[in-house]
Amino acid sequence: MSQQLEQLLDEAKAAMDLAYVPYSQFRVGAALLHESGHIYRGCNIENAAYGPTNCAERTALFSAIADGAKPGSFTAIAVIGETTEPITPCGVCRQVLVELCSPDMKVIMSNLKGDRTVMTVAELLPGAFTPSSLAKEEHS
Ligand SMILES: O=c1ccn([C@H]2C[C@H](O)[C@@H](CO)O2)c(=O)[nH]1
Ligand SMILES: [Zn+2]
Repeated sequence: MSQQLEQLLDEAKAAMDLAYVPYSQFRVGAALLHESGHIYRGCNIENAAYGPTNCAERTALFSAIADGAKPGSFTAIAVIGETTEPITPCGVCRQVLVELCSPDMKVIMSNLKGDRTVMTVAELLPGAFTPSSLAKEEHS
């Protein structure tokens, strides 16, 4: 794996330490690489009402957009958790990845043992409902 991707994994690991997880105690970190070289970190942020919990992946993506980064301007995202197999993004995060990242963007999934899996955004959510799905058919 390239040195840049190794650095991205290190950033994701650092983000993991900032997770707010009083309910699950399950820490997740993410690091999103912008085409400028800037890295946006994200951690999971839980809530007493459970439903409002934000995953690490979405925290990184929303932080980037809120900072002015444009959809489709990202090179890769690394995600890390204390899982047996490399952690894999939940369905909600996959949908958000499809919305804000290019289909061929790399998603690097990892765990604390150093296992890695790399897939593209499109591979993680085949047949996704996308912004173009909203285009209406012409009716006569
Ligand atoms: O890819 C994942 C999977 C789970 N979580 C979070 C949500 C919740 O806080 C905790 C347990 O599901 O882990 C993430 O942040 N990313
Ligand atoms: Zn998620």
